[in-house]
Parts: sequence; C-alpha cells; structure tokens
Amino acid sequence: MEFEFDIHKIFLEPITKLDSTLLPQRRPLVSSSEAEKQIMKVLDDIGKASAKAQRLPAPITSASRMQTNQHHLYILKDCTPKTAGRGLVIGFLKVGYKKLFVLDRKGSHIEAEPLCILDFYIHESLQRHGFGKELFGFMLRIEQVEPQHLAIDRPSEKFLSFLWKHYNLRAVIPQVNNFVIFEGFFRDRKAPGRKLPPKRAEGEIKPYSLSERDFLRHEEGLPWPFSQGQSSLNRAGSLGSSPTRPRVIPREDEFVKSLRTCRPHSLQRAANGEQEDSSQRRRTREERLQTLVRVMTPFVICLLFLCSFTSFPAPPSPFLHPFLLAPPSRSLLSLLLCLSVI
Ligand SMILES: CC(=O)SCCNC(=O)CCNC(=O)[C@H](O)C(C)(C)COP(=O)(O)OP(=O)(O)OC[C@H]1O[C@@H](n2cnc3c(N)ncnc32)[C@H](O)[C@@H]1OP(=O)(O)O
Repeated sequence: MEFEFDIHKIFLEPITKLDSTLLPQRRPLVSSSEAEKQIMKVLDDIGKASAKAQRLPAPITSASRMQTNQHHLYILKDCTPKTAGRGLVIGFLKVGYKKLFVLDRKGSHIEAEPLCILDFYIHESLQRHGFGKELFGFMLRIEQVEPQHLAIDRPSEKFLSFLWKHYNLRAVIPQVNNFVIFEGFFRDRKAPGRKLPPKRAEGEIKPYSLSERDFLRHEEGLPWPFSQGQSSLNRAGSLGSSPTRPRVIPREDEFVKSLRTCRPHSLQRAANGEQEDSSQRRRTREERLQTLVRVMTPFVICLLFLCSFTSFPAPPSPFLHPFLLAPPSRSLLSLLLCLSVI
C-alpha cells in the first residue's frame, strides 16, 4: 500500500507498534500534528483494504476505532531501498484483550481474558512471502504469548491455513461465539481461566462475546458462522496448495436457546408503552378527582350550613354544640360562606 507521504518518516522501525495514542515509540521525523494526520490516514486505508480482502461490509480497523479501544496494532513496512523517499506498508496485525466465555473440551463455560487476534492483513501482492509470519512472530514476542493461548476473532480460511502451517494449530475447540480457540488454549496459561459454577443457567452466559465484527452483524444478517453462505466460503480464494481447513461446527442448539431467552425489542417497547399508558391514565383520573373535591367542598359546606339552620328544626339534644342550637346571624353565615369559598 503506497501513500503520498514518506512512510519512513513516521514509522522508523520495520515493524511499528501503535496503541490508542497513535504515537510510535520512536518519535516521527515530521511534526507531531503532521505525523498524527499521516498515521490516521494509514490506519484508515489499511483498515479499508483489510475489510475488502475479507469481504466485510465495513472496516473493523480505523484510526478512530484505535483511539477508542485498548488495542495494539503492528504495522509492517517495506524496508527495501527502492521504497526510499515514500515507503510502502506491507500489512498489519491488530490484537487486544477481551473477556470471553469459552467452552472447554467437556463443554464447561470458562471465563477467560485472552489476547485476541482481531484483524490481520497482508497486501494481496505480497501474500505467501512470509510477511504474515514475520509480523505474527514479532507480535508473539512483544506480547509474550504462546500461539495456542490466543483467541481468534472469526478467522478466515487463509488465516486458519496460516495458523496450521506455521504453528501447527488445527484442533479447534468448538465455541458458541465468534472466537476460535485451539487445543492447548487451557494448558499452561499464565492467568488460568475461571470455571463458572456448573449449574449456572444458560441464559446468564453471553452467547456471543463482544467481537470486533459484532457491529457489522446487522448488515450481515445472522451472526457468523450461520451467515456463512457459498460466497464467504469462497472468500479464502486460495491460490494453491493449502490444505482444506476443518470448519468450526457451532453449537446451534445453544445459540437458538439463547436467542429464545431474549425478548424481541419491538415487544419490549410495546410492553413498556402499555405500562406508561396505564400509569398516565391513573394519574389523570386522580388529578380530576382532586379538582372535583376542591371545587365541590365549599359548596357542600355551605349547603350543610344552610340546611341545618333554615329548613330543619333545631336539634333537640342539649349535648350538641351550642352553635347548632341557635340560628346564626346573617353576617356570620356570609362570613362562613366567604371563608369556605376561599
Ligand atoms: C481475525 C482475522 O483477522 S481473520 C482475517 C485474516 N485476514 C485475511 O484473511 C486477509 C487476507 N489474507 C491475508 O492478508 C494473508 O493471507 C494472511 C494475513 C492470512 C497471511 O499472511 P501471509 O503473508 O500470506 O502469510 P505467510 O506468507 O507468512 O504464510 C503463508 C501461509 O499462509 C496461508 N495462506 C496465505 N495466503 C493464502 C491463500 N491465498 N490461500 C490459502 N492459504 C493462504 C497458507 O497456509 C500459506 O502457506 P502455503 O503457501 O504453504 O499454503
């Protein structure tokens, strides 16, 4: 991948590691604002190229996604003298730690936070020249991780072939999420996974751990690998002798069960709407009642007074309040009326 500016001035090493700051360890030879602009352009372009190579509907690597995530990205540049003065990017590898629920061979859910391979791309014209291996090996050294301890975010056929060839990783442990792990994943780990209690309800386990490719799911329909049609099987576009890789068999029944435990959004919204409507109606009824009581109270009091002093005879009981024994004066009555109206 060529750029209009000199790659050698921003990436001083053959392989440069970037994190969310987008600043290489060795300071670029251009101003920091210029370096940032150029690095962002490189990240956006290589992200697009990788998405195109993997037939993804949108890039999963970009400058903005790097800035907002704790990922590490390794960029390999072409160091041959013919690229002096401009520079060429050969490919990149993006990794990051993710909390995952993984299934072991016995089908137990284990909570782990492995280093995950999130995106990997070598330019088409330079594939099968050993650059992928160089980049991958560099990353393993820097991150101090064994290849069998990695989790791979939805690997392509080419990548599975790569892992088999260079690292002898072939025995896949089936998972219900997008990630692929290999035999040896649970052995000799520095931070062993935490086994969940065996009786944990299935609904409590996240069926799909957060994947870089998750945000593309709505554009792809069903999540991988159920969405794998003929076209994506062809996506490896193998050029030659690579053996056919074992396909990852998903636990479909578990996936379907987990889908059933989720309430569809539209129903959820409708249920919430009904609840809001009924509480609104209840509030309106109460308010009306209060207004009615406020308006009617003075009239009722007046009516009571008038009735007790005009049409009815004085109560015979001497124990009643003296006020009720004699008819009130007109002025007192009008005073009471005014007070009750107020
Ligand atoms: C989590 C993810 O990122 S999944 C996405 C992975 N990326 C892609 O699929 C994008 C397209 N592919 C590529 O960019 C590259 O082929 C990579 C990154 C997978 C490998 O990089 P390369 O530089 O080609 O690897 P390298 O030269 O070190 O190793 C070659 C081996 O990789 C595998 N490989 C590379 N290209 C192909 C291919 N076109 N078809 C089948 N296997 C391939 C093979 O095992 C090959 O060995 P072989 O030639 O003896 O069969």
